[in-house]
Amino acid sequence: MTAPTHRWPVAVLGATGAVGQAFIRLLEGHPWFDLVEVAASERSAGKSYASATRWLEGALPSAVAALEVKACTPEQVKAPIVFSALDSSVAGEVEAAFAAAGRLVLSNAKNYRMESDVPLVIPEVNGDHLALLTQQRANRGWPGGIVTNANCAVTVAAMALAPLHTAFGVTKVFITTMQAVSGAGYPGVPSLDILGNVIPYIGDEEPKIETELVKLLGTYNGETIVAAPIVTSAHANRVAVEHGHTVCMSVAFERAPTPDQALETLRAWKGFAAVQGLPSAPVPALVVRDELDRPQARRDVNAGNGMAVTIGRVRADNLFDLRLVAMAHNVVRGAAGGSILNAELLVATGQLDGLAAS
Ligand SMILES: NC(=O)C1=CN([C@@H]2O[C@H](COP(=O)(O)OP(=O)(O)OC[C@H]3O[C@@H](n4cnc5c(N)ncnc54)[C@H](OP(=O)(O)O)[C@@H]3O)[C@@H](O)[C@H]2O)C=CC1
Ligand SMILES: N[C@@H](CC(=O)OP(=O)(O)O)C(=O)O
Repeated sequence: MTAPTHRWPVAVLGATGAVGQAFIRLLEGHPWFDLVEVAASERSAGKSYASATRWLEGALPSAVAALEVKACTPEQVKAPIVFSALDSSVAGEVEAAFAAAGRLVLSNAKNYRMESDVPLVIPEVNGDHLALLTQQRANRGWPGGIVTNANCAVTVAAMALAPLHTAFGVTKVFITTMQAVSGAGYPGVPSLDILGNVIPYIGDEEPKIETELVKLLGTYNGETIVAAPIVTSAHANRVAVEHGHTVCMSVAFERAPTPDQALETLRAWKGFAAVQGLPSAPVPALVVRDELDRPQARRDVNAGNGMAVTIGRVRADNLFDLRLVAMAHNVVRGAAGGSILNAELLVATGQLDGLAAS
């Protein structure tokens, strides 16, 4: 791991929302990045961040409270590294404008994730896919670029499956999610819809889980991503949990491991080597618990500062080969923290060196 020789100025687009606020919390005191600009919709632009935002958790950093919220244009926002927590209704156009203006956009929105020349990256799982940026710049003529992180529920599934796929070859996975209310942003799901309830539908979520998983676990062949040959089936549910998406999986393999072999593989996993030592990388990335009743969102959501995935209940399956449960913080690992780790990996591997000069 190479630490940068200078601190990078960064901006957050969509800074007033649930994910935007998580960026602000996680960037406070960051060793490599200085948060210098915040931006949101025209409703918020021109106000101080403190007055534009209903701050949700902990103390709002005083330096950020005083920042003026800018409009989301590259003319207004000058930082070379731009974290986007924009609503998907606007992310497509806005993120492209920043990439065309020479900025590196780290996006949480769904808009570009499945484009063939856009990296969809969980650093430990497929950090090598960042190399697609070179094709993206050539294809689109962008001096900057867009790197996306995955849907928050599939992030949990992909991190648990990655070591098992490498070792034993996953062929089928049946996934059921229980997704926290914070996944719907702020103010999100009305309390009278969710309290004491489970809602068996999250718009567009199941297709995203199914398609993003095979791109994440796919192989970069020097030109493109070859999707992993895995048959996927997902059921997505909203539950009355504040933070933490829980994912139950039944998995079939080319070479079926015993539960003990799977546990050993999960415990030993470190993931993509260049991630080790990065400021936001949790150690371990996967926390494997032996208790019969873990993981639990309430107890495990902040493992590894919200960046670790907690796994438990690894056991034989009646339908396929193995079943397990994984859980992680949807707003941290599944969104803002994942983006920050992507940015750290890009900086540490020299992939933003040209940007420094722009
Ligand atoms: N919450 C989660 O767990 C996850 C969310 N994501 C994705 O991250 C993104 C942000 O999600 P989340 O924070 O939950 O959503 P929120 O609804 O809480 O926040 C949306 C943000 O987008 C801004 N915005 C809305 N419309 C415009 C516009 N026309 N121009 C500029 N800015 C605009 C809002 O600004 P204003 O306050 O001014 O309206 C706000 O800052 C979404 O794309 C979401 O799908 C991805 C993974 C997980
Ligand atoms: N849909 C997710 C959060 C989210 O915004 O996902 P995506 O970025 O894939 O749209 C949830 O409701 O929990």
